[in-house]
Amino acid sequence: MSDKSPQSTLTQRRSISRKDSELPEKDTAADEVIAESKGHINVVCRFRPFNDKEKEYGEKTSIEFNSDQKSVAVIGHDTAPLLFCFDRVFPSSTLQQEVYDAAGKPIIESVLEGFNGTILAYGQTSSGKTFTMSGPSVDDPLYQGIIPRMVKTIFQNIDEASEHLEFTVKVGYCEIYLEKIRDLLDPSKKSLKIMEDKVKGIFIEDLTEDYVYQESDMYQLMKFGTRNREVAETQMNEVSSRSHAIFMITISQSNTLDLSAKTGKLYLVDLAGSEKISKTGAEGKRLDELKKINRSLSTLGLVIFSLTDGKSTHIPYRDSKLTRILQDSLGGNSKTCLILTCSPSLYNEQETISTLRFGIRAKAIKNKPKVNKEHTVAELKILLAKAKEEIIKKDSKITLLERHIKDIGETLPNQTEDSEASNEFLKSAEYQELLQELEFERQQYSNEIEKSSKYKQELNSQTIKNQNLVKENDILNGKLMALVMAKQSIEDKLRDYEDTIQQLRAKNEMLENQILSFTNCNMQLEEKLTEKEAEIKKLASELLSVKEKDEIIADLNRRLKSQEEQLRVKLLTESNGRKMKSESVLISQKENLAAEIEEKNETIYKLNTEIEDLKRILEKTKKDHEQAEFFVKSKINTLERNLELLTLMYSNMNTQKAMAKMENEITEKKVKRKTERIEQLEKQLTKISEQAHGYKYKNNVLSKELNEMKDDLPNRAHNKIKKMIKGGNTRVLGIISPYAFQNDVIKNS
Ligand SMILES: Nc1ncnc2c1ncn2[C@@H]1O[C@H](COP(=O)(O)OP(=O)(O)OP(=O)(O)O)[C@@H](O)[C@H]1O
Repeated sequence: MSDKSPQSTLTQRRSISRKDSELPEKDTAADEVIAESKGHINVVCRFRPFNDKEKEYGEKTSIEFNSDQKSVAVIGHDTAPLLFCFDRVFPSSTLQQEVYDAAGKPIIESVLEGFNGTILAYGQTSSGKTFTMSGPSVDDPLYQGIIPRMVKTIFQNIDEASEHLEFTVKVGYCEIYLEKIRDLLDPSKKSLKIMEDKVKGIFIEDLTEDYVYQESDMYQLMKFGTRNREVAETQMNEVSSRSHAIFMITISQSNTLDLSAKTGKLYLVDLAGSEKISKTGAEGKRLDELKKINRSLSTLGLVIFSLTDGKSTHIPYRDSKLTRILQDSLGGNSKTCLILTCSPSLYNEQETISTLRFGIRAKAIKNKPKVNKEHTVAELKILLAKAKEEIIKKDSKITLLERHIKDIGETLPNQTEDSEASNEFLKSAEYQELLQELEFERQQYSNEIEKSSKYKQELNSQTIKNQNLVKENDILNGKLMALVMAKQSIEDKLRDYEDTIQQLRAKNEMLENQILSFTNCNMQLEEKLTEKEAEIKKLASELLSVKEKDEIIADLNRRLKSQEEQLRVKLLTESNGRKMKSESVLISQKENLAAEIEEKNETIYKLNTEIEDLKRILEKTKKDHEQAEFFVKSKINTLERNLELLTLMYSNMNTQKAMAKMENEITEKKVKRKTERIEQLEKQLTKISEQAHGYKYKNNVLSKELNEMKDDLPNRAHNKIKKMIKGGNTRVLGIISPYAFQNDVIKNS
């Protein structure tokens, strides 16, 4: 592949004849450049560099470029060489900027003048259509494609435009996938319809169109829409577009001085790649896609053929969605540029030839572009006023001339000539057109008046509703205040209850502690009581032993007495016999016995005193015991009383606590109910406020619209909320998105 000078061109090397070239007869001259003014489609051709696969194939090519930058030859090995001439041919090394300057810039400049414009990228898959139209990245200034560069130009031009020009810029983005139109800015819209009307021409019904006022908005929309595009990996391209993508920009401008308005519509079309089924090996869904793509592309070819063969009376625009949308771009009201994208590789030679042939056909299409200028009512009024002024001037001139003719004694020419002339004027197409236009405007004006009276009525009813809502709002506000206060007092009460509960809890704790200490005390007393009881038991047993001793003493006494008796008896008996003899023994025995008795008596006395002592001790112990018992009993009684009291207090407290808890629960429930009610009322209030805002806004919009309608009827055509972007580098916020308004309402409310 090489760029050559005209001298060394293909005609010399391979003697390419006109016959060899693929140009239709009337356009075969190599130097023929299709003049844009003639309305022909501008056709340019771009070759991309070899890709990795093609490099593997050995970078073989059959393409030769001419240095005139307008022709390219395919030097076939088996066939005769073919020469193709276009408005411009871009070799592989061409920068994005150069493509834009030649193919994109003239179109966008025309759109800014009020023409419709179209750029179509056509070529086999992976030939560089998306690269050319969008570029690998919209943000990369070096590799940006045509669309982002056009966006930049639009806003630059608006900045540089005079201050009396006001612009609005609208963007839509859709794709045609499997013969269905899908909205790429609102993917939920999957099958849109194509409509046609006298004013709008051909358009896609219900397609999302967003107003934008700076480049970044447009880039964001591009990125958002591109993410929603149907792409797939093919054998030729890792990210192949399986749909035709159409990016639409509508630029409207109005002149605040002469009140004129014009609108330019731009279609930027990245077609799906044409592919040979045999080369792709596609199956299933991919095969369906391919068939549909090829069918719509062949309909495009057919439309182009019918437009250029000079014989066809019917152009099959309606045979595919693509050709229907592009009806104006192909043979209609549009300045159109077709960009053919090609691979330089010998491997793709057949596809390249077919693409170039397609371009040659398309070159012959003739369009009828015109500025889409709208006559505003004000403009027509100015024209009418000017015409009336002219008539008055002419009338006074006629009167003067008539008077002069009369003065010089001449007769006045026959009036019929004049009236014939005026009749002729009245019959003239210009006058009829003006009349039609006036009639159309009058019709629109009366429609608008009708609409405006409807709006007025709506406005009035909305104002009344609004007032009612404001009143309702006030009442609700009052109720809300009362509820807030009630809530406050309930909360105060609740706090009091909580304090009381807290106090009761503290008291309860104290009483529980007291009960605990009393219980301890009680236990100690019980222990003491047990000890005392043990002591008493001991004393009682001791007392029992004293009694036993008494019995022993008594027994001893008894035995002593019986012994005395026995002794006396013995003594008496022995006195008779041995009275003398034993008198001394008896005396000693008596003395011994007396001593023994004395001793015994002493012991008895001792025992008796001991018994007495023991009795006293016992008595004392008994008394002590009784006292202790009494003390313990009274203590137990007191404790029992205390315990009873405490139990009573405790149960009272528990009841109080339960009651407080119940009351608390009731209060909490009440508070909850109140809070819910408050929330409900607050929600209602918010809703009412939102409604009030909405009504207020609607009110404002309606009043504004009413005023605008009166002053500027044609500008009412747009159905979205918008703000003009002023020319002259003074543009401010352009368009308020309806979503932004909603957000504002939400925020304000
Ligand atoms: N002029 C170029 N310079 C450098 N790389 C290019 C050029 N044209 C295309 N490419 C590269 O070739 C590959 C295919 O390009 P692209 O996706 O634009 O093709 P396509 O025609 O849109 O394909 P399809 O029809 O399958 O969507 C991409 O990787 C792209 O970066």
